[in-house]
Amino acid sequence: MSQHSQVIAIEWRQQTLQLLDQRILPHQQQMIECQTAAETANAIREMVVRGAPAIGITAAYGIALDALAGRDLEAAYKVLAESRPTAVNLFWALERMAALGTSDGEQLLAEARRIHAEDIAHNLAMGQFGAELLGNNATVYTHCNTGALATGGHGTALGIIRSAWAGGKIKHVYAGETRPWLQGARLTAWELMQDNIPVSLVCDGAAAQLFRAEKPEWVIVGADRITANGDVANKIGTYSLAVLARHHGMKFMVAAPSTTFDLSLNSGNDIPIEQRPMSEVTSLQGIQIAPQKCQAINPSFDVTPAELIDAIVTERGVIHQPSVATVAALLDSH
Ligand SMILES: CSC[C@H]1O[C@H](OP(=O)(O)O)[C@H](O)[C@@H]1O
Repeated sequence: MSQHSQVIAIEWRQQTLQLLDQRILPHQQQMIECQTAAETANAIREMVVRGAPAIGITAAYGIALDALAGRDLEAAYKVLAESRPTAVNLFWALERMAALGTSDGEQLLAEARRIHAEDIAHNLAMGQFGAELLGNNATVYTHCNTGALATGGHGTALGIIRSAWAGGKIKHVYAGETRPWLQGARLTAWELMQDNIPVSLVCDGAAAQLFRAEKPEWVIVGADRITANGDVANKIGTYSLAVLARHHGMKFMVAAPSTTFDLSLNSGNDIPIEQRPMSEVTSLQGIQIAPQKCQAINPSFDVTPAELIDAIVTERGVIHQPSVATVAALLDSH
């Protein structure tokens, strides 16, 4: 059973960057072509491509686009860094590209390809580490989308689910719809059905009742930024799932490559939380659902404190009971 999903969200083709337009999945599959860093930044901001690792990989290719065309790279770094504020993978990728200290397009393209390939390898490693934490015949709950669409391939939380499925350990997956952008309903359900993994879609508001009635073994989610003490920023709704899981005696797992850690921040209080347009809440795919001029708040992420997290799975291994000490022990040991 292949562990690699066939879904390809990011592709370098004929000196251009091709992105699967995630705004119109699952009913339309259409690639968007980016020829400049500015176009790439716009694609990230508009969520043509989304997902912390995928954003970093995409930004790296955006730098290569401008380098190959001989454009000013200072402007390229700036416009990409300003595209979305929360996923630290974006800034990690840009800093890694800049650290090459060159404007040579071929060298920068080669580095972007390495970042892409390494992410897939990291996801496969995480998949194995995470799958080992699951019991046999596990029922799990996941939130947002953390699959091949959110990464270079295979996925983080969804990569663990894929690897556990390949090992015959998954009985059923519950996927939270994840309002307002519906990454769960439109992307995770689609990816899992493509892989014939049994999935049931869950309204975000139904999670509590499901936890009380079914008590899934694990909640498994991704991350956009993890601070030195193990606090985790992830898609809005993650924090409430962590509180619910603890209340119902369920275990809570975060899957993220080491590139998602930001050790310069002491706690989740310091993580910049993206505020997105009100229209994403008051309308749905262009159809107004709230009264005209209705006000709304739309924080795109929330912060789950480390004490509510049982395990953070990385490509380097598992951080059990995350804290300053256990985060440092894992990250400093490699
Ligand atoms: C594999 S990390 C994916 C991470 O990114 C998502 O946010 P967005 O869809 O807004 O980019 C969400 O927080 C996922 O957990």
